[in-house]
Amino acid sequence: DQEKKKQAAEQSEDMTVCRLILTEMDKHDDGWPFLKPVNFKQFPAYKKYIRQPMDFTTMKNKLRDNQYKTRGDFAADVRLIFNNCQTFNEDDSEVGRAGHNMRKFFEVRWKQLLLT
Ligand SMILES: Cc1ncccc1N[C@@H](C)c1cnc2ccsc2c1
Repeated sequence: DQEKKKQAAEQSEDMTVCRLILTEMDKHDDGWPFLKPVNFKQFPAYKKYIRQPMDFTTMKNKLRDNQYKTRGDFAADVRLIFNNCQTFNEDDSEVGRAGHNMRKFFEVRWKQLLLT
């Protein structure tokens, strides 16, 4: 019915915003540590300490497979990436700093896009 159609339209508009911000983070100079899943052979301790790994490619696939029902679900995975980064990396390290920069970029952009 009319209400269902309206909700469906809003939902797909939300996902457009999510796709846009993910593309921007993918291209960001400081996004390099988060592009692909962390390689457990390269970082053996990672699997032990980080219960729920997440990265931009995994998120792109989840978006493609319609696995995010709300923009809140999408934001939760982005924040998971940067929380994992803070758990595993020193603030005063290249990856640690990139994580802080990317989290800031996301939160500012997220507010801008949701206010328009
Ligand atoms: C986000 C993150 N957290 C913890 C460990 C790794 C990573 N990222 C990988 C890509 C990474 C991060 N830094 C380096 C430095 C040489 S290879 C490589 C790979």
